[in-house]
Amino acid sequence: MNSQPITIHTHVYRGENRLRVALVGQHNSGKSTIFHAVASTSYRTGKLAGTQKPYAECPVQIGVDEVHLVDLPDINSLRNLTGADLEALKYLLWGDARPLVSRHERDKPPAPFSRPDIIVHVIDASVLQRSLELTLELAELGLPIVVALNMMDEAHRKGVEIEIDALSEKLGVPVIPTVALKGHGLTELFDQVLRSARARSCPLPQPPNPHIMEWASIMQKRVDIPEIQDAFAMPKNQLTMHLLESDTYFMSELASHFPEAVADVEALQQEAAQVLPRSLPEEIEADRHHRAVRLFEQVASLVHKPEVTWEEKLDMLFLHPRWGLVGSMAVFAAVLFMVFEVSTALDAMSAARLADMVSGWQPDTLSGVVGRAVVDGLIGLVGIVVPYMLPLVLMLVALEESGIMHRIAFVVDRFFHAIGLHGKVAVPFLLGLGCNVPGIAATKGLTSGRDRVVASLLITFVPCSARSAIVLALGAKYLGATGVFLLFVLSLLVIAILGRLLSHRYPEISPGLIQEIPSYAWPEWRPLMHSTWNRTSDILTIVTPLLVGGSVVLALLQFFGADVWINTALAPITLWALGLPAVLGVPILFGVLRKELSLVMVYQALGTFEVGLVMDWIQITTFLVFLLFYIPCISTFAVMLKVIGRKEAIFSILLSIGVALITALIVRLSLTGIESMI
Ligand SMILES: Nc1nc2c(ncn2[C@@H]2O[C@H](COP(=O)(O)OP(=O)(O)OP(=O)(O)O)[C@@H](O)[C@H]2O)c(=O)[nH]1
Ligand SMILES: [Mg+2]
Repeated sequence: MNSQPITIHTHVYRGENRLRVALVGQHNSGKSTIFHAVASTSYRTGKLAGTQKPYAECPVQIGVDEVHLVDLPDINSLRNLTGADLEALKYLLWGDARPLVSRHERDKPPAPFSRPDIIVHVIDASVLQRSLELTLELAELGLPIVVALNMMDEAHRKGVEIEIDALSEKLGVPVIPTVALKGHGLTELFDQVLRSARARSCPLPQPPNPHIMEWASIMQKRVDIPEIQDAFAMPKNQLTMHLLESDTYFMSELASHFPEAVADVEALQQEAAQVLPRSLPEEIEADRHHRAVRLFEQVASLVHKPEVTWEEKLDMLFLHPRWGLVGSMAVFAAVLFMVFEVSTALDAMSAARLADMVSGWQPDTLSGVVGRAVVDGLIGLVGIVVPYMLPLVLMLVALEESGIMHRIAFVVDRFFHAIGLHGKVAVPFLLGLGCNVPGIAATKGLTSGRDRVVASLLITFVPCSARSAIVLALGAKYLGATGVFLLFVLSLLVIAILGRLLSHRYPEISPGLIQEIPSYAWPEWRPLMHSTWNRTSDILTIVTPLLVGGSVVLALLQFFGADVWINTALAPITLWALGLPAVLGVPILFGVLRKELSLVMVYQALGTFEVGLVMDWIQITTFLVFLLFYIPCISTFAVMLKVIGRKEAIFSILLSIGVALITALIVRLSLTGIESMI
C-alpha cells in the first residue's frame, strides 16, 4: 500500500500565538503593496513612538495558521539612524519591550506589539544591488528572514536576470520571487514564512573582511560584560558593529549607562583611525558595499531586453503606478454606458412596453384587482431582469473571468479603503447606479463576511436609475441643474459618512487573505452564460414572490380605501417631520414596489403635474432627499435577504429610513434657516 507522509505541525500559529511578521525594505520596494494584497479592509494603522511615518498591521489567514503582519515605513540601513528609522530599528530589536538602555525614554515604546518573529525583507529586484547592503545588515538581527524578491516584472523588463537559488544559497535565506502588484508569488512567500519560522532558520553570518573582523573581536571583548549585554538585549555581533561604526544612538546610550566603558570603546575607535587608511565607519561601510556588489555580480546578469507581451502592455494600463487608472476608467465608462444607455433601451423595449400594454386595464372587481397586481408584479420583475440583471451580471462575470476585475480592484482599493471597503466592490457600486439588485447580488461573489455586509448596506444608498429619474424629473424642473448636482453630491457624502460609521459598527478585524491577480483570459461563452443565469435565477427565486406578493398587498390596500389610513399613519413623517403634504404618504409607501412609479403616484396624489403649485422648493428638495435614501424597494430587500441574511436586511431597512429621515430633516431645517436669512 502506498502511504503518503503526513506533516504534523507541532505548532499552529493562531490567536495569541499568531506569527508576527514584519515587512522591511527600502522606499518603494513594494511592502505596502504586499500588505494590501493580503490584508483585509479593516487593518489598523499607527505611528511608531514620536514619529510621523505610519505603519499598518493586520492579521492574515494562511491555511490553518494566522500571522500578524506589520507594514513598516521604509528603512535604508540599520546604521546611524535617527527619528522614524531609529524607532523602526528599536521595534525590530525590542518590540514593545523596554531594555534597560531605552527605559529612560519617556515616549511610549516604539510599537504597541512585540518584536517580529520573522522578517520579510522586500527587495526591488530591478535595483537589486542597492538593496543587498540592507540584507547584509538585517542578517545581524538574529531573526529568521525570508526575502521577497519583488518587482520581478520590472527586473525582467530591464533585462536583469537573477539566479534565485544562488542568491538564496549565498545569503542562507529563502528567496521568493514576487510581483506584488499582481499578487504573484505571495502564496509561496507566506508558505515559506511559516516554514522558516517553524524551522527557526537564521541567515548565514555575513562577516566583514578579516581586517575589520580583527577590530570587531577586540571591540567585542571590551563590551562583553554581562551588564552591558543585558542592557542592550540584542545580538552581540550587532552591538559590536554598531559601536565600531560609532553609531550615535548606541554610543550615547553606552555613555549614559556605562560611562566607564565608553573610554575603552572610544580609545579603540581612535586607535583604528590611526592604523587604517580611512576611519573605521568608512572602512566598514565600504566593505559592506563591496560585499553587496560582489554578491550582486555573482547572482545577477544583464540579458537582452525581451519583447513586451500584450499582457504586459495591458497591465501598463491597469497596474502601472501612473497610468493604471486609465484602464479602470475605461472599464468604468463602459459600465456606465451599459447602465445608462443599454439598460435604458432594453427597459423601454421590455417592461415599459408591457406596462403600456396593460395600462388600459383598470379592473374594479376584487379578482380583477388581484390579477392586475400580479401582472404588475411580474412586469416589475421583467423590468429588473431584462434591462438590469441579465446584461449587468453578464458584464460583471465577464470582467471577473477575464481577470480585469482583480486589476481594477487593485487600483481603486485605496479610495475604497477610505470608506472601509475593498476595491473589489467598485464595479458593483457602479452597477447600483442602474439597479441596486445586481449590484448587491454581485457582492456575494466578490466579498464575504463583514465586507459583504458593509458593501451591501452602502450600495442601497447608491441612487439607482429609478430614483435618479425622479430626482432628474422634479429636480431639474424646480431646483435647476445646481440643485440636482447638489442632491447627487449629497448621496456621495452620505455614502462616505455611512461607510466610516459602519466600519465602527463592524469593527472586528477580519483576517486578510492572500489574493493573486490571475492572468488575462478570454471568457468562454458557455461558462459565461451559465454563470450569469445561475446568479440571476438564484436571486429571482427570492425576488419574485416578494415582488408579486407586495404588489397584491398594496393593490388590496388601495382597493379597500386604505389610502386615508396610510396617509394618516404616515403623517408623523410626511406632515410633521418633513413638512410635506400628507397625501404624499401613499406614493412614499407604494414606492417600495418600483420607485419610478412614485412619480406618477405623486402627480395623482397631488392632483396635478405642476408640483410647484402645491409644494415650495424647500418641500420639493426635502421630498427628493427623503426619496433618495429611504428603503430602496422590495426587490432590493429580497436580494439583501439572500445575500446578507434577515437580520442585516432588516437593519438595512431601518438604516435607510433613519438616514432618509435625518438627512431630509437636516436639509429642511438648513434650507428654512437659509431662506429666513435672505
Ligand atoms: N511593476 C511593479 N510595480 C510594483 C510591484 N510591487 C509594487 N509596485 C509598485 O511600486 C510602487 C511602490 O510600492 P509600495 O508598496 O508603495 O512600496 P513601499 O515599499 O510600501 O514604499 P514605502 O512605503 O515608501 O517604503 C507602487 O506604485 C506599486 O504599485 C511589482 O511587483 N511590480
Ligand atoms: Mg509603504
